[in-house]
Amino acid sequence: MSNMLLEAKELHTYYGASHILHGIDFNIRQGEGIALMGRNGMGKSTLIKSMLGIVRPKHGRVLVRGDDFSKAPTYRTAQRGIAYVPEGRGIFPNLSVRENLQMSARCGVDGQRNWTFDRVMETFPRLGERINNGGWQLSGGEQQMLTIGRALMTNPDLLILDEATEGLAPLIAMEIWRIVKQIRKTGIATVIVDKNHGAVTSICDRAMILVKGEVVFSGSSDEVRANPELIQKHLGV
Ligand SMILES: Nc1ncnc2c1ncn2[C@@H]1O[C@H](COP(=O)(O)OP(=O)(O)OP(=O)(O)O)[C@@H](O)[C@H]1O
Repeated sequence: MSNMLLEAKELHTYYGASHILHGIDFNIRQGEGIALMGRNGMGKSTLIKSMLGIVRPKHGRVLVRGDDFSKAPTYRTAQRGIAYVPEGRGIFPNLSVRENLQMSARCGVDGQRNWTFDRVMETFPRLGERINNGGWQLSGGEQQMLTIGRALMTNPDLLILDEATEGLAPLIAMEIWRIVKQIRKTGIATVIVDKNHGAVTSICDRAMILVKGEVVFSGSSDEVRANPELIQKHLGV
């Protein structure tokens, strides 16, 4: 059986008359890590949203575990083991940390329950200290930890992190990377968008660079790291 989790073929996505994605192919298999890279506005979030059914591509196909999901509602991709941590995060501010985590609990696609409340607590000791605080009382970094913790409570096979450390202080960002590395080691496939090229390419085995809604590079993270010109040309500020 193929271990392909998520595939996109020839995706074209528009916002009104603006043509944003120009025929993008993407795929990720069980256990892989992909750094999705590119400057602001190049289409990274739109690609993610197009694959999850949050935005509907005009052309192209999306397959989840080999099944056609091109027209499937977003909640079905979640049921098939794909967890999404959107840019800007998404916790319930009026619920406590505990409630935020508990309400997301569910078993994975094959019934596995690797990620329990206790395991999330072990992974994010800082959340443990805040367990009865309301979501609104958390710092930006703690909110991001809670969002990732909630995603893990769904026992996903694929975790998609958009702007994983955006707006976070360097020390907190380092803590997030430590946790993401730990998650990668457990074999969960991961797609990561972040401006810190060094961090994402060290955590992910593959990298993909978008420029104006087209793939200009797809290869190993090592290739990206060994090629400062590629970084300067497509990712430099
Ligand atoms: N809801 C929307 N309506 C219209 N245009 C949009 C919308 N969302 C994004 N865009 C435009 O689509 C293009 C791609 O945006 P997208 O957010 O996918 O880029 P990105 O690579 O994720 O960058 P960023 O890190 O800035 O989010 C940009 O030109 C952006 O202005």
